[in-house]
This record gives sequence, structure tokens and C-alpha cells, in this order.
Amino acid sequence: MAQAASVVSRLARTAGRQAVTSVRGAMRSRLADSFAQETVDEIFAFALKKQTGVSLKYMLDFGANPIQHQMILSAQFLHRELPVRLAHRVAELENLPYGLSSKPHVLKVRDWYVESFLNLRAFPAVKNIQDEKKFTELLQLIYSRHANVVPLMAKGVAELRHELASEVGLNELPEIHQFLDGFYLSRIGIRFLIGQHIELHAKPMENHIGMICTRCSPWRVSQDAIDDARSICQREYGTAPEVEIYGDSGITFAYVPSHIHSMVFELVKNSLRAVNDRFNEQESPAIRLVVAEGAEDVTIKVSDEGGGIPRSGVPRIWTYLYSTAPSPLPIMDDEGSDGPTVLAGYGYGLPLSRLYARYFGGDLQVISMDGYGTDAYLHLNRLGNMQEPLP
Ligand SMILES: Nc1ncnc2c1ncn2[C@@H]1O[C@H](COP(=O)(O)OP(=O)(O)OP(=O)(O)O)[C@@H](O)[C@H]1O
Repeated sequence: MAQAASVVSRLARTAGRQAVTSVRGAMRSRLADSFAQETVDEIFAFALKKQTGVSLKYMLDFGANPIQHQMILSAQFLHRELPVRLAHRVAELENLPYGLSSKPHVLKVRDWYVESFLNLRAFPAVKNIQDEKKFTELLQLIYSRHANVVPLMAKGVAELRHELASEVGLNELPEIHQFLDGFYLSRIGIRFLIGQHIELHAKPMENHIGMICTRCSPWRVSQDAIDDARSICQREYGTAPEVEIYGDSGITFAYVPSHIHSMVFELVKNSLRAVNDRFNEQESPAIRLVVAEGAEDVTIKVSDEGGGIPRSGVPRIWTYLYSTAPSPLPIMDDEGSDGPTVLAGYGYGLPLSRLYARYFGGDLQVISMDGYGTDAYLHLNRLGNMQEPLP
């Protein structure tokens, strides 16, 4: 697992470096159309700085006693680190192939990154708890500004796919997938760091250090995710197959419950759809979810008898915008408001869930038995001492 994650981070770092070096000319000119030369130069300089990763364990040790001194240290770290990470992403967004950089939705996302970069750079050094409080307000603003980045990027990529559909399928555009993987992975990291700092200010919850629950129960979180996925399935299909949980209900470990929830939700949602589509009105076999604890990982397996995935289609399930569900397009309005959650259709569920798992050194594997069903293995790194993968 650690090996897989380090390969991801190595690939992502290489891609990031290439983007930064080759972007020099294009970035300076396109950015200069919308921003002052001084801003362009500053972003360019920050895009060449090295990003600094943290581990879940570091966050746990650091946030165990969020005394004022630590809050200030955390704010100082973010004040230094976030502009570097944002500048790296601006550089990439300016240098995308096939004209993706000039798509209005992508430009809008880029402008959010530039705005947040400028806000952070304009903020004076954090020296005391008053500065730290104001800085946290800025972090809140940035956090909500970027809330709809995923749907907006999806819209830009969907537009590109539509344009190129006659020449080449998006699945044949590995650069776009590599970019999106790195971009979304970085976003997960940025939002986790900001979210963690903001949460340290919230009313303390038992066994919680910010967003991390030190006694997170994968069983309980999975049960919630199952309930949520089944209720959406019920709404769409009028019925929802049973989901049975097996394994040790007493397992607890330090992890971010909201991450587990969203990954399990996606997996169960996929299984519900497959089983429902295969069995229609007939009585369907239950989906089985197993929770197991090993020395390194907590693994959650979701197995269904929904007919599986044809072998030739398996690599495509990891690509963005591949879905066999009828598209719920228009994806979202310009502001990216999601509307009601639907059971499937964007093709983001699996690739994004895998990134969430990899962010903390875990992984997601999907093994299909065509004609029978699918097993998804979600490996969660229980030690959390992996360094963040940094694209
Ligand atoms: N358990 C499964 N059984 C059969 N096919 C599956 C299963 N899980 C995934 N797939 C296939 O992989 C495709 C991509 O899945 P993914 O979760 O990435 O996107 P989606 O569910 O179509 O859309 P969304 O972005 O809303 O999650 C699905 O459309 C489906 O064809």
C-alpha cells in the first residue's frame, strides 16, 4: 500500500515539476490578461517552491492539545504552505493540453485559486492569538470559495470531451486523467489541512482531534453510509437491496470519519445500482460488507452479485467521466450547486474515492467477476504515519 501511494506521489511530483517548468511562457501571458504582472511573477515564484507534506500522525500529535501556542504554530504553517500549494495548482491549470485551460469553467476555478493565493499573501504574519482568529476567518472564506471546484472542473472536462468526442474519446487522453488525479489529490490535502485548523476551534467532541476521530468505528460509519446510499436508491428505484455487515463491530482506529463515509457510500451506491439493474423487480441477493483489521490496514470489502464489469471496461472505471449510468447532465449550474444527489452518472465516484484512500496511504481496488458480481476492497492505513502524497 505504502508502495502504491509513494508511486502516486512520485508520479504526481514529476508531473508537477514538468508543469511548472514548461508553463513559464503560457502562464505569464494568459495570467497577465486577468491579473497584474506583479501577481503573475509572485505566483510563478511560489509555484517553484517545494510543498511540505504532513502525516495523519503528525496532525494527531499536533492537535492533541490545541492550546493557543499550537493554534498559532498551525496558522503560521498554513500561512506559509497554502500559497505554495495554490500556486502549484495555478501553474498546472494554466498549462493543460487540448485547450482545457481556456474553458470558462476552468478559468473560473483558476481565478478562485489566484484569489485565495492573493488573500493569503496579503495577510500579515500571524504573531498572536488575535491574528490567528482573523486568519481562521480567512481560511473559512477560502474553504467555502473552493467548495464547488469538483463540479466546475467536471463541467470543463465534460465540455472538452464533448468537443473531442468525434476525434478521440476522453479515455484516450491520459494527460487529462493524470492532471485530474494530481489536482484532486492536492485539493483533498488542502481542504483537509484547512478543515483541520478550522475544526480545532469548534466545540471539542469526545475522541476527536479536529476532523480526526481517534476511536473511529468503521462499522458504525459504514452503517451510516449504507443507510444514506439505500435511501437514495429507494428514492430512485422504489426499492433497495439489503446490505449485510460482517466482521468485528468493535474495531476502532484513528481516521477521518467523513472520508470513510464518502468512500463507503460510493461503493455501496455502485453495488446497489448494479444489483437493482440486474435483478429488476425480482428478489435480489444481499450486498455484503466486511470490516477487518490487520496489522497495517483496516479493510472494508463490499461484495455484490450485480453481474460484474466486462474485463475490457475495468481500466475505464478509474477514469473521470466514465459512467454507464444515464448522464444527469446538465451537470450543475455555473455556481456548481449540486441539486439532489442522484445514484450515479458523473463517473467520479471510484477515482475520487481511490484518491481519498491514497491520501492517507491506503488504496482502493475493484475486482470484477464478469457475469456474477464485483468486490471492492477499501484499504485504510491504520497507522497514518505516511507523508501526504504531494502532486
Ligand atoms: N459494483 C459494480 N458493479 C458493476 N459495475 C460497477 C460497479 N461499480 C462501478 N461500476 C461501473 O463503473 C462505472 C464508474 O463508477 P463510478 O462510481 O466511478 O461512477 P458512477 O457511479 O457511474 O457515477 P458517480 O460519479 O455518480 O459515482 C459505473 O458507471 C459502472 O459502470
